[in-house]
Order: sequence, then C-alpha cells, then structure tokens
Amino acid sequence: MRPFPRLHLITDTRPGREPLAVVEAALGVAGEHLAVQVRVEDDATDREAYELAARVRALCAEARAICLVNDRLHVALAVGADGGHVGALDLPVDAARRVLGPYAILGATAREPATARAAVDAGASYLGVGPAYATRTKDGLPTPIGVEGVAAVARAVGVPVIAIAGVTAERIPELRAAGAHGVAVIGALSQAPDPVEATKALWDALR
Ligand SMILES: Cc1ncc(COP(=O)(O)OP(=O)(O)O)c(N)n1
Ligand SMILES: Cc1ncsc1CCOP(=O)(O)O
Ligand SMILES: [Mg+2]
Repeated sequence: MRPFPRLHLITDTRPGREPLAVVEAALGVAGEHLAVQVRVEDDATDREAYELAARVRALCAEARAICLVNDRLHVALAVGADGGHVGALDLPVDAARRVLGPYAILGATAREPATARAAVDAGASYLGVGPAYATRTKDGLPTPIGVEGVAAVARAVGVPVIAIAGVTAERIPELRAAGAHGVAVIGALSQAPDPVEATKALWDALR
C-alpha cells in the first residue's frame, strides 16, 4: 500500500488566488507524495466545486497524487476523487463513510483526543488536527491547540495526524516531533511568491 501523503495542499479559491496554478506547481515538486484537497468557499455553487475538482482530479491522476474533496462528498464521488474530508458542520463521520464506501480515504477534523478517537471509531482514516497555530485564512476558528494539542491527539489515535492552520516549513520539525504524520497548508503555498520554491521548502522539511 502507498504511504499516506505527508504534504496536503488545500486549494485557496478566494478572490485573486490561482488555485490551479498553485496545484500544478506543487505537483511538479511533490508529485505522488502530495495530497490535494479541493476546498471551495461556502458560497460557491456545486457546479463551481465540481468544475474545479474535475480539473484537480485530472492533474492529480497525471501525477499519481491523491485527490480529496472537502465537505461536498457528492462532488468527490462525481469526479472520482480518492476521498473526502469532513468537519463538525459537515456530514457525521459514520455517514460520510457510508457515502464514500469502505475503501475511500476519509479525513475528519479533530482538536482533542476524545473527538479524535470518536472520529476514528466512526470510520476516519486520517485526522486534520488544529488549529495548530493562529491563521488568517479562515475566520471563526477556536484558540490554537499548539504543538502540545497536536501531540495529545497523535498519542490518542493510530491513524495519520495532519496538522493544520498556520503551518510553515519552519514549524514542521516541531509538529513532526509532536507526532504529526504531516501537514495541510493553504497560505504557505497560495500566498507564496514562488509556489515551486515554497513546496520544496515544505517537502524538504517533511521527508
Ligand atoms: C486536513 C484538514 N483538516 C481540517 C480541515 C477543516 O475542515 P472543517 O473543520 O470542516 O472546516 P472547512 O475546511 O470545511 O471550512 C480541512 N479542511 N482539512
Ligand atoms: C480550512 C482550515 N481549517 C482549519 S484551519 C484552515 C485553514 C488553514 O489555512 P493556512 O494553512 O493558511 O493557515
Ligand atoms: Mg468542512
């Protein structure tokens, strides 16, 4: 079986961002070691989500990278993605597992050990754990859990823990030391002046 990717790029579809160009740049560096999660803004239409996901899925297939879809599992199924990711406001994990089937990759968001264990028991195959640090990318997040919070979740579960929020290449060593399998990033790539160099820095810190 393929090792689960340590670097997860989440698309940034806010105005002025270029999600496909960033995905192409990252795939050129990390290729099959990358997971790309298609995430659109809440007010995007399903058609917009589908069109972006279909293009990302095609790019990932070419690079043999994993393609995941955030929230909208019908879009994941429609484009033939490898799986999806759900959080507290999305389908419950057991329902998401039923939608995606037994073999799909299913991620769930967790910030503390009890919910992390519950998500795994309900069928999550990896956990997105955070917010690890403060971030300006998403509003309304709770207080960051820090490396100690990531470590507490990592100790509690046997599935890969993917740290999220405010992750930079410089922070990867402490997250890995805390037991994180890998990281998920939006801003570290989408706001980088050079996404190729930024991917190299993240990937070098992870391998
Ligand atoms: C890898 C990963 N971790 C956490 C999240 C956040 O999911 P959620 O809490 O449902 O928030 P939205 O991303 O849907 O706004 C994620 N997407 N990926
Ligand atoms: C979608 C999401 N969920 C928790 S933090 C976050 C965004 C993280 O973005 P960044 O990597 O730019 O801090
Ligand atoms: Mg969600």
